[in-house]
Amino acid sequence: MVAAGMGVRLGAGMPKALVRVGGRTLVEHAVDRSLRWLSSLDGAARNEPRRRDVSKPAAAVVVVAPATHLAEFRALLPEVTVIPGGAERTDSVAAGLAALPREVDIVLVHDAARALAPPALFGAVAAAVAAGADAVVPGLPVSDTIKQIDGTARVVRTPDRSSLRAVQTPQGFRRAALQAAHTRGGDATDDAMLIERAGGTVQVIDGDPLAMKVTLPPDIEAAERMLARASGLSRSGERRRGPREVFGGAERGRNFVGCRSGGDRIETARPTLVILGGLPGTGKTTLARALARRIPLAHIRVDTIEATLVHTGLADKITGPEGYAVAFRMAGDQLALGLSVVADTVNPMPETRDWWRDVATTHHARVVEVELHCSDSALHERRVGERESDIPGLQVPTWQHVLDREYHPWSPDLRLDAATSTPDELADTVIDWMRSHP
Ligand SMILES: Nc1ccn([C@@H]2O[C@H](COP(=O)(O)OP(=O)(O)OP(=O)(O)O)[C@@H](O)[C@H]2O)c(=O)n1
Ligand SMILES: C[C@](O)(CO)[C@H](O)COP(=O)(O)O
Repeated sequence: MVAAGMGVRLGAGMPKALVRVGGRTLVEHAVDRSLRWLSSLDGAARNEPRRRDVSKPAAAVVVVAPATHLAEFRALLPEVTVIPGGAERTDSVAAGLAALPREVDIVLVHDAARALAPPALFGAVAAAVAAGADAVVPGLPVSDTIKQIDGTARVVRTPDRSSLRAVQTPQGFRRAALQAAHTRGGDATDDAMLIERAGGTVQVIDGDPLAMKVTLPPDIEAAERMLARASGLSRSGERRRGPREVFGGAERGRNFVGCRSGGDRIETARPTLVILGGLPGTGKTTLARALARRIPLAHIRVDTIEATLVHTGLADKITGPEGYAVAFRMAGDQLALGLSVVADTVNPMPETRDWWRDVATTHHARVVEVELHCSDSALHERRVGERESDIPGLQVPTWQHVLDREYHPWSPDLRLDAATSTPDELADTVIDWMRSHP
């Protein structure tokens, strides 16, 4: 998946693959669709090369990203390999080829810029290569009359339109043929050209309008519209149901994503609500921040809300769930935008846990409940004692306060021990859980 271009023509001031459509970056859309295709092959979406076995082919997704933004891409795409690209698209493809596992013998080269290319298109291209072609490209008939011109812009030829195809990606190849063509090298705007130049045969199959390339600013709007249509959304708000689809908020007309005058609602990818609870001093905020460094998450911290209410004089002291009530609304706003959230609260009672789950249900978000505890009470006490207020107005609790706090046992998805793992290790555990519970 080549994603190392800078998107000069789009002019977004960032690499094009990081531009968002429907709340997600282009590269996330593209990777998601490729993984969905792989998982449809044999239920194996994991990015693990397999041993040679006719029924279970080796499979891996390699994303080629700008060398300047590797950390950002890696944080967005924890489930695939991310490597640095080169100056030209062909350099990036060559880098990707070199990084593929040895067992892989059919290669699909895909532009992250064609982010909405559907999983079925990957399947059709791969099947045509598996059926014997050296190279396969998806293409659509052209609707304009195309002129070939000379250096003075004079028309030298008008090719028969019915024989023309505008080609897309993913383009599929026998690995050996593609590698040989790249070794010969030369300028090319797509990889099939390298095969043609080497005398190989390139087969065109039907392309898909969804595989349009985001190149210029209006293409973003077109992609937004296509995404909404492909998700089966209609003006009436009806939608085709799918496991990864989510539909705005619960309060009609208020929280839906991208509400327009005509009532259109734009679908976003299914967000996740990480409900992170535990007694004060167990390191919830540190873990929330470690998570947010790895994957895109809004961090909603009840301490910030409660301390601010007191600090600004809006409340004398916090006696009830007022901070939680604000946090639920804020989390709901993020989830409605398709953004994932880590809710950082003590979350002590069955009621608060139910309310958090309700927020997720309302916004059709995936939930992971995580409880952080500290099995070493001396260490816990020391951490509570050393804790300093990092929010204006925040009164850090004493150890006695922690011991006296009402806190009911619960059965979260993950119970993590802050005494035995670092925050980064804990964050990895949460991400692993999320990966294995798509
Ligand atoms: N050195 C490059 C140049 C392009 N690409 C990738 O090739 C695909 C098609 O390229 P294009 O649409 O031209 O993207 P950009 O090069 O980013 O666009 P521009 O030419 O406007 O800068 C994109 O997914 C792009 O990220 C790449 O991996 N490495
Ligand atoms: C590979 C490609 O998408 C096929 O149409 C196209 O040639 C890429 O061109 P770009 O100028 O690098 O966007």
